[in-house]
Amino acid sequence: MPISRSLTVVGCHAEGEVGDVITGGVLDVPGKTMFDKLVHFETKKDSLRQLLLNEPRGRAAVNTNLVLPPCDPRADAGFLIMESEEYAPMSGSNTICTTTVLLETGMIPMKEPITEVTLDTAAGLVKVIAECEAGKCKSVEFDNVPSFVLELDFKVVVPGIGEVVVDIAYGGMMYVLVDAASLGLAVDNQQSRQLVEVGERIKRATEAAYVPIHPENPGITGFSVIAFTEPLKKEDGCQVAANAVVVSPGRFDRSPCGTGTSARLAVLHARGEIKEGEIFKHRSIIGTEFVSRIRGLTTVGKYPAVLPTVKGRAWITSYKQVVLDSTDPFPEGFRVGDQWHIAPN
Ligand SMILES: O=C(O)[C@H]1NCC[C@@H]1O
Repeated sequence: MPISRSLTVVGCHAEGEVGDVITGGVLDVPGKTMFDKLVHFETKKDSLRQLLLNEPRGRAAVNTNLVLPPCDPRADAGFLIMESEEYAPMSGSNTICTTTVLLETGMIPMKEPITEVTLDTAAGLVKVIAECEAGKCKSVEFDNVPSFVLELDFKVVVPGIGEVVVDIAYGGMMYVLVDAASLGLAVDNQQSRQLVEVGERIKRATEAAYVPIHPENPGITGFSVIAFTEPLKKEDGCQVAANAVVVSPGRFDRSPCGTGTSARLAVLHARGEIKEGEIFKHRSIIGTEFVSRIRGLTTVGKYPAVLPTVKGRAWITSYKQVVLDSTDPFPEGFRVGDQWHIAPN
């Protein structure tokens, strides 16, 4: 078979969300920062993301992480996050998957009971604490980047729906957050189709009305995710809520979503609904959970910001050698509307 590409990929999921990890077969690229490397892949080597995430090798609910040498000398490794529609600057489930794979394959030596790792991401340095036992990375807790609110109670007119009130916040990705009940919906698998359809429409209408720009990196802009939220409840002394994050081009995050959790913490803190240090258990559409808290406060440009810490678990699911036969008619894969939400032109 005339193979033109061969990639070593470790299959992994974090609380249900797939975050495969490329551990071999891709050379480093120039860049002073991981964001520079993100731009390099986005503009010059995006065929790699297409090959792995589009069918037949990928599917809509798959992310893939590329391990690269870090740019910051304080980091143990760098990684880029490939999602269906973008390279995410930062991602919770993908950080948990990448840490788990780095430790369980020995790319970074595992220390028991605690391994401390520093990862270089396109959003900046992320410190991670992994609980490890008998060769298993039992949990990963990461200190996410500063997260902040851009707008509270922003009104947007959505065609076919009317006026919708949303919050806009950054948690490592730019989020539109909307209360599910305000649309007559709930975080419920039975309502998946409506949540995805309505979510994509609200996200597109918000995009047309508001351009979010990160004050320290104007390259971080635009929306690719919308979070349907539910009100906080108290459970065993902790704040608890469910959420459903619709990831472009239109499917749920199967995990509670680490960047979405961080954006929600910024909104809750801005509304005085959660205090620094208070535990917030965030649950996904499939019932899995991230445990989070605000570990400190800061500012980002003109915005007050929180420092979120999020904890979750991941499991390796496979060891794959992904190849491309040079005669394959789909070197960048393909998408079909029955599995991919193909937005109207
Ligand atoms: O946990 C997260 O932050 C990620 N999960 C998929 C979409 C986000 O990048």
